[in-house]
Amino acid sequence: MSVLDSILDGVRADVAARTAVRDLGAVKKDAAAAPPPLDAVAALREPEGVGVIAEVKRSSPSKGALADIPDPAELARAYEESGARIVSVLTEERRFGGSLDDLDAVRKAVGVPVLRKDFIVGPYQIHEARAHGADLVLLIVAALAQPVLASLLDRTESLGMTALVEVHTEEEADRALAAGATVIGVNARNLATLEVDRGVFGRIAPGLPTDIIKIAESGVRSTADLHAYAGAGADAVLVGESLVTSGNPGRAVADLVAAGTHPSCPRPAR
Ligand SMILES: O=C(O)c1ccccc1NCC(=O)[C@H](O)[C@H](O)COP(=O)(O)O
Repeated sequence: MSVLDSILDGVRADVAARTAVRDLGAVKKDAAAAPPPLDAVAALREPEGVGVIAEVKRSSPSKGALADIPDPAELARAYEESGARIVSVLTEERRFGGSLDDLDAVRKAVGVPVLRKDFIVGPYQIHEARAHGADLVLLIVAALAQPVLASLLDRTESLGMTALVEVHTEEEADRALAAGATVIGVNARNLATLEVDRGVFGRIAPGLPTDIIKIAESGVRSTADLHAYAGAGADAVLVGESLVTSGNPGRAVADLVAAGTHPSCPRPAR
């Protein structure tokens, strides 16, 4: 069984357990009562260079424990104050040590859009994300059959949120476009093997239509990596591990933001 498959098994069990406590109808009501979502597309289309999406990431299947993060709100505030356009919160519990409590804390702490980063398998988690104040959700093409992907994308947009649709191959990129994705993340990490190949973005992104917002996910360890992704057409980079392990996450975000807005940084083609 691949790493992704085993994560998905755990997620399905956890969603079933939460559904038994609070059913879909109740979560839909919670979502309807939440303050309206923020415009993540506008944040990503800001004219000043390549954006930074900064992630609250405690641990990962590839590296194990990364950082303690006793106060995710404080970390998220540091990200925002340093210029992150979006804060990503991993809410998967078993492998990443995240939670919906983390999402709640971050939502209360920042004014920028918030991404619920999880392994979405059905509509319950989308309404749940909205109920907890998320403005974006991640939809992983490799985890979803095509009709399910299209229907979850539709549901996300019908709730006023933005879907970040994640791909790792050209075939998945074609599926994302066919489903109607407008924001596509190319993940350098192969979720079946955990191998990171930063070259994947440069092989896929140039083939995407110019009006698609292109996010380079994973493997950003330095401003040079951000520049390389920018040169291949990234509108934004999504960064987790190198921030939370840096010793000064706010400074690490500020350095990336400065690199992404520096005149020498290649500009996304629009
Ligand atoms: O991070 C992992 O090991 C991982 C393993 C299996 C599925 C997903 C995984 N990560 C989720 C992500 O997409 C990253 O957290 C995100 O892109 C940031 O990557 P990084 O900057 O390399 O931490």
